[in-house]
Amino acid sequence: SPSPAQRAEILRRQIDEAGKAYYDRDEQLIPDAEYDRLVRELEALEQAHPELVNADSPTQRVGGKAASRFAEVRHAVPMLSLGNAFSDEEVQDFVRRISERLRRDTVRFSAEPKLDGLAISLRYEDGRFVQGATRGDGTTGEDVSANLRQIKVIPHTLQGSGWPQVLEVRGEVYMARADFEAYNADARLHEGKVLANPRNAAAGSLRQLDPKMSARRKLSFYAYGIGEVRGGELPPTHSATLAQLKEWGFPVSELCQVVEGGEGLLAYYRDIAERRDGLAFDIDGVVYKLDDRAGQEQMGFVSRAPRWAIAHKFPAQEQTTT
Ligand SMILES: NC(=O)n1nc(-c2ccco2)nc1N
Repeated sequence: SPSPAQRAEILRRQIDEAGKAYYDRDEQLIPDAEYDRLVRELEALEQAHPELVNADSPTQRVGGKAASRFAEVRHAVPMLSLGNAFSDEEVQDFVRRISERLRRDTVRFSAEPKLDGLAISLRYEDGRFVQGATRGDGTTGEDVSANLRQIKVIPHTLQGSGWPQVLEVRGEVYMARADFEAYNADARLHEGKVLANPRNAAAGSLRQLDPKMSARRKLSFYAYGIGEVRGGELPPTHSATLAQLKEWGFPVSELCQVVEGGEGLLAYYRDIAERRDGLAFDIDGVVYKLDDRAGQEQMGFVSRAPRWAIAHKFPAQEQTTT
């Protein structure tokens, strides 16, 4: 059997070859889980035999070298947690509180699917992506910019024109079901780690310390809100803001819809509940947001959750074992 040095040399060559094919030619010579396994085997080998480590080992690559942890990012505008409604009555109460306080007979909402992924904040300055962070505790998150740059649907520069000097976009990073199934099928084949659900897969991928490893897991993103905005105006309603984000190049779910009153909300909830199993991604409910921003400001927040938005969750689903 080959000596540790020979084994390390074989591993290095395989990893470098697969890495080059992937980054230079966007060619996947070996599946993700296999690549991860090779890197982990080489790291273990180098740990056991430090004399084997040399500058050009893929585990030593600058940038690619696994950092120890992520830098912290303070959110200038806290990333909200949502209050929950579990019944139609609670939804009606939510609407009633708003129509009474705003003295409006009819209230319009932005109704949206509640993606079950990872909330993140993307910061753009002069139309260029400068930083991305996880939600963390809502006030302080982790800087995962390098990993977010690998997600193809997240724009590095904004399209169109008229964006504010500073624009923070909030949204959900998720792994589509098909990509999740493919990842697990491959993990089983190569004794990789089988993941429990797409949400864990997305979280695990985004928190990969090595951007090269994170890049190998197919993640996606939907924008659903705004954080800090400086040096520019956004439209007066949430729905118009989503439309504007779409023009600037952000993916926005086609399922987002403006509806009126409690009836509109509940009809939307039932419609999405029916379509849920056929969606390309996991959702765990829908989100209702008062559409006009002036009204949102009047309603304010209860502790950390807004009075102007709630999530309406679906009953827990027995998780199919993958
Ligand atoms: N997870 C998700 O899809 N979300 N989350 C919000 C949200 C969270 C706080 C304010 O808005 N909106 C949508 N569509």
